[in-house]
Amino acid sequence: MLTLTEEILTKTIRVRPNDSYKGTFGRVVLVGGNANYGGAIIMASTAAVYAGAGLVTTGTDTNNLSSLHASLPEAMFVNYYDKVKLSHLVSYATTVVIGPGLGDDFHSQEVLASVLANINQSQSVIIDGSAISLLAANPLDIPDTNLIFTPHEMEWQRLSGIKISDQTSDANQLVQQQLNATVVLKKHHTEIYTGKNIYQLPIGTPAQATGGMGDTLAGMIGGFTAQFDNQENAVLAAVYAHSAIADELARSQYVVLPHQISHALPMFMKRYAN
Ligand SMILES: NC(=O)C1=CN([C@@H]2O[C@H](COP(=O)(O)OP(=O)(O)OC[C@H]3O[C@@H](n4cnc5c(N)ncnc54)[C@H](O)[C@@H]3O)[C@@H](O)[C@H]2O)[C@@H](O)CC1
Ligand SMILES: Nc1ncnc2c1ncn2[C@@H]1O[C@H](COP(=O)(O)OP(=O)(O)O)[C@@H](O)[C@H]1O
Ligand SMILES: [Mg+2]
Repeated sequence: MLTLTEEILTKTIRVRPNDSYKGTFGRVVLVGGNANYGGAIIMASTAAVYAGAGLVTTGTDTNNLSSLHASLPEAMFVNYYDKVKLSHLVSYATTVVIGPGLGDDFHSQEVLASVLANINQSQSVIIDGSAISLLAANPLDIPDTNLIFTPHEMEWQRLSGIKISDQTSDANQLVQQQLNATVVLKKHHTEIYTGKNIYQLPIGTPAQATGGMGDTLAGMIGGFTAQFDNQENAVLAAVYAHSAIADELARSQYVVLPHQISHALPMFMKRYAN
C-alpha cells in the first residue's frame, strides 16, 4: 500500500490559464437530497463550487430550493423528479455526483436509475451515500465509464459483501476489480483503490467525525475531476485536500464543520497551484 503525500496537490492543482472561462472548468451535476436530507446535497454542491467547478447544477427535491439558493446562489437547480430536464443535464455534464442524501425509498431508486441510464463514457461519476446502499440492495446496470465509489465502511460492507472486520486490502481490491471502478473507502486513514494502486491517507482527524463530512468530500471529488485532466490524481488530491484542511482547522477547533472545509478551499488551493 502506498502512502498518499502532499505532493499529489502540486501534481494536480493548476494555475488557471488567462484565456479560460467557466466552461473550461467543467459542468458538475449533483443529484440527491430528499425532503429530509437536503443538507447533504447542499454541502456536496457547496464543495463542488468552492473547489472551482465551472458550472454546478443541483438536482434535488423542490423543498430544498430556497435553502440551496440562500447558502449557494452560484448553484443552478433542477427538480430531480423532472426526468426530462434531469436526463438532459446529466448527459451534458463533465462529472456527475449521485447519492448524498438521496434516501432509500422508491423515489430515490427511480432517480438513481434515471441518472445512471443517462451517463456516457466521457464522464466521471461519483457514487456516494444512499446511491451505494441502493445499488447494494437493488443492483442496476452500472455505466461503463470512470466510476468512483466513495463508501464508508458500512456502505462498503453492503456493496462488497465484506464485513467491516474482514475488510483487508486484498479482499477489498478483489471486489474493486470486479466493479471496475475506483473505490475511496472512507474511515480514519481512508484507503483509495484505483485499479493500478492502493493508497492510504496518512492524515485526517476525529474532528471530521460529523454528519456531512463525506457529502463534502463527494462534492470536492466532483469539483476536482471536472476541472483537472488526470482523473486518478484529481480523486487522490481531493481526498488529501479534504483532510489536510481539516487538520489545519483542528489545530484550533474541537470539531470541524463540513462547510468550513469548503469555504477554506479557494485559499488552500491557491497555495498549491502551479
Ligand atoms: N445533513 C444531512 O442531510 C445529512 C445526510 N446524510 C445522508 O444520510 C444518508 C445515510 O447515510 P449515513 O451514513 O448517515 O447512514 P448509513 O446507514 O448508510 O450508515 C451509518 C451506519 O454505518 C455504521 N458505520 C460503520 N462504520 C462506519 C464508518 N466508518 N463511517 C460511518 N458509518 C459507519 C454506523 O454505525 C451506522 O450504523 C446518506 O445519503 C447521507 O448522504 C448524512 O451525510 C448525514 C448528514
Ligand atoms: N476519526 C476520523 N479520522 C479521520 N477522518 C474521519 C474520521 N471520522 C470521519 N472521517 C472522515 O469524514 C468523512 C465521513 O464520511 P461519511 O461517513 O460518508 O459522512 P456523511 O455521509 O455524514 O457526509 C470521511 O471522509 C471520513 O474519512
Ligand atoms: Mg456519507
